[in-house]
Amino acid sequence: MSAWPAPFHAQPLNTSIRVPGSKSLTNRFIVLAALGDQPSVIREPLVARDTVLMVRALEAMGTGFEFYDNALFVYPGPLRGASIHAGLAGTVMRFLPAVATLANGDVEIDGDVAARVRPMDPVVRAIEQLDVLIDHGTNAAGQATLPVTVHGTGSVLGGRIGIDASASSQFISAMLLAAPRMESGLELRHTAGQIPSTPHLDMTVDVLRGSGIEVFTFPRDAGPVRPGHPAVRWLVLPGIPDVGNVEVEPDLSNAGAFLAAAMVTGGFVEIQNWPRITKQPGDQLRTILAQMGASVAMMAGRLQVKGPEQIEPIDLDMHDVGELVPTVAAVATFATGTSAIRNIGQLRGHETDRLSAITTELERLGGKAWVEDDDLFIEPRPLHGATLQTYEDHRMATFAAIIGLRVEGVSVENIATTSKTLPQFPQMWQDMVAGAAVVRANTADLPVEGPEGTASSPDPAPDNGATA
Ligand SMILES: O=C(O)C1=C[C@@H](OP(=O)(O)O)[C@@H](O)[C@H](O)C1
Ligand SMILES: C=C(OP(=O)(O)O)C(=O)O
Repeated sequence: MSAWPAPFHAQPLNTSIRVPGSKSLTNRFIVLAALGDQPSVIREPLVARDTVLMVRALEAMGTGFEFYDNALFVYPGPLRGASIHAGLAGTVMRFLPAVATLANGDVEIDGDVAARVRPMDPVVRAIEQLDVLIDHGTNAAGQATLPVTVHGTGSVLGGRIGIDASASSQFISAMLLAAPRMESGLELRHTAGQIPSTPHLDMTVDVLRGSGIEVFTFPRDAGPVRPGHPAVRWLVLPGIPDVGNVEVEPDLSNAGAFLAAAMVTGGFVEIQNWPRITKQPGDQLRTILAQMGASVAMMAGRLQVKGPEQIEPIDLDMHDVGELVPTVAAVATFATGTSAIRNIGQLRGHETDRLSAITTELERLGGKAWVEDDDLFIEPRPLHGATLQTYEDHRMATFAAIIGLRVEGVSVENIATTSKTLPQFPQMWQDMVAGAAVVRANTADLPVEGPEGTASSPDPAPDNGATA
């Protein structure tokens, strides 16, 4: 497959974008809907590799699915043994072994070659603590990896377990999502280190509570897990989740690449349907991009970002929002000074070792980036074109596309890897750039004026994203 020529557009872009649903929310709703005892409807779900794999896996395990009118109808059934493929999806490879403890039969789970090096050990050890038999691969360090086979007997007692979730919050989310169907629920303790991506844990707790499940978080008894004050213990009472009829928020991390386009071109990008309140880590882009010099406004449910004339370097701890690092790193490449993105060691266990991938690819462009312990430093330099590698990582593909807007001659090897969470990405990106000469952000249906310097137009905003 030949490399994708990233569109070059150093002039200010001006566009309005609608992004499809959140991967993290879609896959949580699907899991809980499958663990219910009555049908649910998940509206505006993400349809992408990670969520399709989740559907196929649970279908093989006995859940019924129907996709109609941009809604996923879920019909729970008794869970049975199956052989399932997790691709490279962290949510599938971590959540489903926990769900498989509730199945009656052997559930074999494997994934892409790259998935076999992603951390799995804490989920395997948690399942062993529940007295459920599980076979697994083992790496050179003696840690459990994919493939795994969970020997479910149809019921799990539950009780108390401990997990070291310092490599991924998904280990905790996995056990919490399966917990309500354990006979005595689950009390889960985090045992060591700092948990990354705590907004995703908040999201798990929210989705459970929204499905009628009682969850208590400690040290605080209830309420959100606050950055810097994360819960270290959770208690999930037994119950039958009822997802009901829910709508999935747009994926704000995927929106990040488009907001980055405003940053690196000094343009104006708005994202439609930005949720007013959300647990998605992508919401933190509002403050991060403002720190880098953007003008950021919420206007009638649309997030509007006007890129600055000069991008400010940042010094930021992104442990809680690691998913945003490739996007922020791409923007930092064009800052007026060296940026430090700190405390992001967990990125070594993402789709690829993202610390290594970002430094390698920036060097390929003539840039300079380096890692000290768990901190990433980016020193802006004049860059030249190159074919960037993506390592099967959707966010490395979008990282390359963002840089390609400002650097002529960037090509992206395997742009199709964006199908993990946004199959429409290449088309959306091309449309955004092709329409850039047309001023269309301040459209007739936008009730207020946009930021200074953007003219208005009577044309309706284009729908660059998924179907409405
Ligand atoms: O639970 C989730 O939906 C996710 C949790 C985070 O994982 P880590 O805690 O491994 O960073 C995040 O990076 C990932 O994209 C999605
Ligand atoms: C880390 C990510 O994905 P996963 O859910 O596969 O861990 C990501 O999407 O940035």
